Amino acid sequence: MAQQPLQVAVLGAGTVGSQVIRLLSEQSAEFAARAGAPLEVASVVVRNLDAPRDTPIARELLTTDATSAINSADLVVELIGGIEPARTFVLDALRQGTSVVTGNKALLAAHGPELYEAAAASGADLYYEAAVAGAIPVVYGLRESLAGDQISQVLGIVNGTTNFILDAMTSQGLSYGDALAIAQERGYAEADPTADVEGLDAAAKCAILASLAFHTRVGIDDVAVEGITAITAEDIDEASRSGQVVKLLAIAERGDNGISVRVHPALVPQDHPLASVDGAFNAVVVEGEAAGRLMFYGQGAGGAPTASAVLSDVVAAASHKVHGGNAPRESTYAKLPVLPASDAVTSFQLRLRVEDRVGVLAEVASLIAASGVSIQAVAQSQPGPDGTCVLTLTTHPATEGSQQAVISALRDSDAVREVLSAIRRVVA
Ligand SMILES: NC(=O)c1ccc[n+]([C@@H]2O[C@H](COP(=O)([O-])OP(=O)(O)OC[C@H]3O[C@@H](n4cnc5c(N)ncnc54)[C@H](O)[C@@H]3O)[C@@H](O)[C@H]2O)c1
Ligand SMILES: N[C@@H](CCO)C(=O)O
Ligand code: NA
Repeated sequence: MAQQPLQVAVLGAGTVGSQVIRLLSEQSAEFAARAGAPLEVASVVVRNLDAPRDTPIARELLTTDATSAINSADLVVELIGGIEPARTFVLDALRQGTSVVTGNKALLAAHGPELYEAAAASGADLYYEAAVAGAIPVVYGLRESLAGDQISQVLGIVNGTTNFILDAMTSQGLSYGDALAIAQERGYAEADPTADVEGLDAAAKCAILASLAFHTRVGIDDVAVEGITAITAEDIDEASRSGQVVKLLAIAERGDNGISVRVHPALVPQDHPLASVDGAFNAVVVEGEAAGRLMFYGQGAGGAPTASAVLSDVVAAASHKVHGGNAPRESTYAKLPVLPASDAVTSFQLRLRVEDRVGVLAEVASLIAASGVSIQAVAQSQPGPDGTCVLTLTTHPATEGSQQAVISALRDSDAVREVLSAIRRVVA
């Protein structure tokens, strides 16, 4: 007997939701074959029935009544974003045993355990491939493909908007504001783009990646975050001059005493695999004890690429409804401590404006040594007409706490007129 169609409720018909609806309708035969049953969009929950949409949606599918849509669905796709009402809608579905596919990293990074517990209690699936690095199957990669390995580090460019901005400032000389406006127009940015530029979107993704990689609950509040708003065009030019590029990185590392999770801009050498990740592309490098280094690369934002990830989850959840089976449950057995930000091991490139006089270099060097940090390299510019020159120093890896002590001491020192920039760098 032919399988009854599965009724899909899509919550939110914005950049991603509208592409999910378009692809489900254009490729309905493929989806039916892959899932084992036809997938029917039964309702599309919107805020405003008359708002203009990227994709035409049959008027009779549109509703503002989320509760009825959820109660009558076999599968719920949440693409509203933000915490409330998304959290309530997702929990309502999961508590009824209805599987949920979401792209909402903010929700997962703030309330993941609660959602996982609701899914486990009712036997529903919770899928969220689109929440991290758009189209790139990195959630599947960590949760399933690498479930047999010990991960030591995850290093990624996981925010398309900031990568697009930094790249456009570097390669096209665009201003920060113009580059952000283009990223918003193209549908890369969050509804409130401060989440992108302040690093919070990347931090949510970092928390999700760290939880999966280290089998430990890691939430957004565990992530030390610094966005790209302090990065100047001069920082970008200086980086190019020294054979580097500035990238916003999400870093999750396992050390002897726990894990370090952080997001910050970093100087990446031009020959590093992450340096050539341009535009809204994302990439995640994973170090596995047995697998060695893996790199996941692809489109990290945008309606259609993100819809691809959502739909892969829809097929998996639908196939479980038809054939049985479940998504992986939350894995938190390792319970590793999350280290304070000051215990992370970092390395900096510092640019200092100093007076061009005898003994300045020695003063700066001894001040740095006093904080227990050692200098790896130093270069001095030609003195300017004002009698100052610029010292560019790189420090050897040391704890973030010691590096910050160095920066404070330099700011307070009479030998240093100004700390022009202090940017962390990727060492290996
Ligand atoms: N755009 C991307 O590139 C991308 C990539 C990966 C993940 N995501 C995630 O996918 C989700 C959706 O992102 P988007 O870019 O499509 O956002 P969007 O702002 O374009 O769309 C969200 C839609 O939800 C609607 N909405 C808000 N509150 C609602 C409510 N209470 N009921 C019904 N509809 C409501 C809004 O009107 C809007 O149309 C977010 O969680 C986002 O973080 C987006
Ligand atoms: N705003 C996000 C969308 C993808 O999650 C980004 O720019 O990467
Ligand atoms: Na993904």
